[in-house]
Amino acid sequence: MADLLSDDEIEAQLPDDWSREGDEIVRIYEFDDYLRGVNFAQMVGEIAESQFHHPEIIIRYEEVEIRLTSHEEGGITEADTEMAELIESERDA
Ligand SMILES: C[C@H](O)[C@H](O)[C@H]1CNC2=NC(N)=NC(=O)C2=N1
Repeated sequence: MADLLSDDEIEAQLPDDWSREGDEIVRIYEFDDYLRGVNFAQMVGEIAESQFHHPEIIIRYEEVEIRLTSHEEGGITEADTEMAELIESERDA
């Protein structure tokens, strides 16, 4: 099991445009249309499966919310911040 990150470590490792909400890190991505958001959610799901670390993915009209936490550890770990970085890099690809 990974170690829980301290408040300072979370702040230091949080990618740009992501925020911390309690035991989760969160970002809302905006899209021009609904299906682009759906396709993005699919891509996030594939990353989650490859990492075996699964975010909450909320698909809304023209936006997708990603919420990450480490359930087994009961908080935020490097698995969460690394997953956020992977999503960011795929989004920019
Ligand atoms: C048994 C446990 O559910 C698995 O080891 C994985 C699956 N995906 C997971 N995803 C997240 N976000 N946190 C976990 O602790 C986690 N655990």
